[in-house]
Amino acid sequence: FPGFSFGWGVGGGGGSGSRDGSFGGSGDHSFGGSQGYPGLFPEFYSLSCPQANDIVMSVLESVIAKDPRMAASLLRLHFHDCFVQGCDASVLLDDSSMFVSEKNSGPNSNSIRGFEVIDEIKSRLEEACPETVSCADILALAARGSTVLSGGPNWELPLGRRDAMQASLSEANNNLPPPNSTIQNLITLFRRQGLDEVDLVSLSGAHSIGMARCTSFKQRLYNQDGNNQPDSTLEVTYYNDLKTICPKTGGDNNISPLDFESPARFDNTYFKLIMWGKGLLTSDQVLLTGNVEETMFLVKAFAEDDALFFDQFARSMVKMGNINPLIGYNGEVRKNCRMVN
Ligand code: HEM
Ligand SMILES: [Ca+2]
Repeated sequence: FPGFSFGWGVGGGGGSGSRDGSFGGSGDHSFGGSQGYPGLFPEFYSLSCPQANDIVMSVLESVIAKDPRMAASLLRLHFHDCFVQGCDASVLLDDSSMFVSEKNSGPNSNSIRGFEVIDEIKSRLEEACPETVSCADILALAARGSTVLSGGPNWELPLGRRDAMQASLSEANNNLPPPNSTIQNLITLFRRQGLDEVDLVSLSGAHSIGMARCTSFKQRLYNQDGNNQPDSTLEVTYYNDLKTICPKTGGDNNISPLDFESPARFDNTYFKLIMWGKGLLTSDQVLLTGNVEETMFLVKAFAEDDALFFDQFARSMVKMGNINPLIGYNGEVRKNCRMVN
């Protein structure tokens, strides 16, 4: 694979870097952290709350056994947190007199789920280790645990994020990619977060699990380019199936799997489906059809090699999890993830 190194995934994430200058900026240097992330490190709770991950996993196990889709919803929650103000649990805040919640933004409204599960994890952690484990770290732990419990990769997870004192509705509306994005649009939105094309394609592989509403892909079925025609890159039998789930009028909240072959199993089928013209969202299919050689190449590589996908997904998740964290004395550890202390 000339010109490609899948090792690039580690290091350098974080957009504008850490908000606490005391650790000396961003980049690939190792300051007391591991994997080149200043400030965050996997052992962060090993003295103050060694059982933190076990508590998260025990809640996830029972919740996901009852509702397998919840794994997908929790994975997405971490993404929607990190792309808005960084991984600071801003997405969990309810409306207050000080700010408007991110929950009613376009990408989140009627769509994002899992808040009750985070509440349950938080209350168990408050019993075991009061005022110790941040909501932002709970989101990162829940995203990793959900991936593992769905059959995906495991990874060493840097911890020590603190929680924001405010939310940003406007960033939620502007930074989270819409489902009908062009490839250029996706690349731009990921770059804004310090993520590259390799991260874009591997992280899109999260769509190996979970569901999307009809409203998120309807345009492809009936009027992709303003000429009342379907998206020509959509495979025809799949197109016909989708029309039964998503009629021309109504049914906007009907849901369809992002990976209909294995909607609850984290695997590389998502990429194989894209190869067959069966990506559900425009943003999925354009990774192959968007005429960007790098992303095209990566879709093929991940479709052919699940181990390569797993390895890169883990690296890119660590990188995404490092976007602009609050560390040191910045932010706080919330007692209730829905409100500032
Ligand atoms: C590349 C740009 C992306 C776009 C345009 C996008 C868009 C979407 C949309 C529109 C949905 C369905 C929402 C609905 O209809 O209710 C969705 C679901 C989902 N997304 Fe993404 N997404 C992107 C990247 C990511 C990333 C980076 C992750 C995580 C690492 C992720 C994880 C998920 C998951 C797991 C679901 C299913 C959630 C559930 O079933 O509750 N997505 N995404
Ligand atoms: Ca956030």
